[in-house]
Amino acid sequence: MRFASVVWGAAEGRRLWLLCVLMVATVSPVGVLAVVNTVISGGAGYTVRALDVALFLLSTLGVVGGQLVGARLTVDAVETLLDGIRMRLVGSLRRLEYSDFERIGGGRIYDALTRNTGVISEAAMVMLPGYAALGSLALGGLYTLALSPVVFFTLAGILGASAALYTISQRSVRAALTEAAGAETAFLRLLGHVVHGFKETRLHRPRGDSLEDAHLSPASAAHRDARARAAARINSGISISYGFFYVALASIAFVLPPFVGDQEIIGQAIYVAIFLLSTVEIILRSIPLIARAEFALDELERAERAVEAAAAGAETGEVPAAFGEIRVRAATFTYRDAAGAPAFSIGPVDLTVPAGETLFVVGGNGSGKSTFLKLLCRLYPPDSGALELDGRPVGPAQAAEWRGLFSSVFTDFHLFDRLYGLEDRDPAEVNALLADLGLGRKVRFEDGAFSTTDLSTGQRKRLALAVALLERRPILILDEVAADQDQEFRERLYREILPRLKREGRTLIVVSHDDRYYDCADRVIRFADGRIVDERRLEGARE
Ligand SMILES: Nc1ncnc2c1ncn2[C@@H]1O[C@H](COP(=O)(O)OP(=O)(O)OP(=O)(O)O)[C@@H](O)[C@H]1O
Repeated sequence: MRFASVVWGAAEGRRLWLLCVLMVATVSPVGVLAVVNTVISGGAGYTVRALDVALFLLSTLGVVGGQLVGARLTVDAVETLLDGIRMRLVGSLRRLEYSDFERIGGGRIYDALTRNTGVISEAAMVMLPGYAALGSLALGGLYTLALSPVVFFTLAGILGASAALYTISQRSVRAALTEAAGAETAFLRLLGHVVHGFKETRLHRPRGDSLEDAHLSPASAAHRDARARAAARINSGISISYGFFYVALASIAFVLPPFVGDQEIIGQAIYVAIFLLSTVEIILRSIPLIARAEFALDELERAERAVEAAAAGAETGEVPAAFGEIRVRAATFTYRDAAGAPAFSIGPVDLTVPAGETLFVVGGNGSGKSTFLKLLCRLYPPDSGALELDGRPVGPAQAAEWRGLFSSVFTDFHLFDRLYGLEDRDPAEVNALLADLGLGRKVRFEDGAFSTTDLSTGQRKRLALAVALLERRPILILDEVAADQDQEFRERLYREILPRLKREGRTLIVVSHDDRYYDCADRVIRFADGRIVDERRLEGARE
């Protein structure tokens, strides 16, 4: 019923149509039944009337039309519902703090969307025929009552017992579906290793064999068994109901004749029972799909709730055209594991960066440089302490304004194929910048998109740098951008490009392991164990 009420909710504006089609789809099969039974009961001498033919044709039209229009209406309603869920999820997702996004897991949201929407769409096709069949079953029951109360009460008793047993058998279905979903997630995680670790397994056969034989194969088998168990539980209910139906047929044919006393009525009752069997079959076939869809709806709603609960309110705020200084005051941030236990911590960090400064951030692997930069641009909100813009504390309400100061190329940057949000950039300017960064012969900017993003690691970083520069924001964060560059470009980056950006007034915050270029900075701060342990002022960037 939950799926039906959700679809009903989504069918706003078309509910009257839905009701009309449901009525037509419910009544029409009973119309066919009535006409055929009239002809049967007329015996050998019965002359088929024009009214019989007209009623039969009308009812058939109702059955076929009800199916077609009903499916269209429910599919439209369900797809509108899914569109709403998808866009709400994306909207909430975009309001998450980055730390919450990492905690919830982008992969989980992606999985929830891709896995469940298909199941829900599939159920939309069978929902209206299922409910119409339920209505036809009830009308068929009334028809039986008119035919013979004895047959009616026998059928009602047997079908009632069948429905009760079916309900009991389906109680464990939800648990089986949950188990199957868990097994699927475990399998998909391992499949991710096969896909993303293709090079590594192709080069190192024992690794691939171990992954396949010791992990993937058992996970696939567990997935297979869990799905088979869920299907078996669903099917056991269907089989029980079929069994009961044949008991009903046998009762009418072999047990009831002495009680009814009219073999003609028994013949009609058998025909009615076979008709009812066809409606029960439609109901039984639609129930598992609707049960799966309700389960999928629950999963989607859980994902939506998790994201919505963590999502911040809508952020507004104008990006300031200029600023004097940004300050980090006694700020701390701690990564937490899935159970909420603290892992690596940053801070307390105190740092003031005046506009126009070139600041190098250095330190060993895992010392916290990247984490600090994410804290600095407030991708991670500080657990304690504060961020200040020209002496003004930056709270959640000013977060968008603060983040609007920064462009970045992080080590785990994502390369977009288009200049999303920068559609007004002059293509000539973009292509000139690509040429300046040594990408002129490899990538063209045409029709608002880059001609390719299939690039080497160093080239991908240069393209990410180009996009960051096109954002024209006052502060540029570069996290080991020089790391994968050839010596010639590295030299240009430190000696020519960074100084040029500084002259243009940009504030540059650069993570670097290139100690021979530290003299390009105004100041170098060193991180160890999440804290600033050393600070050196230099004479500033030179060309
Ligand atoms: N998303 C995360 N969740 C939990 N812990 C993390 C996460 N990202 C980084 N860490 C941990 O935080 C610590 C600091 O990592 P960070 O990336 O800031 O170091 P880094 O100084 O930039 O290192 P590198 O020079 O190797 O890039 C590491 O111990 C790392 O394991």
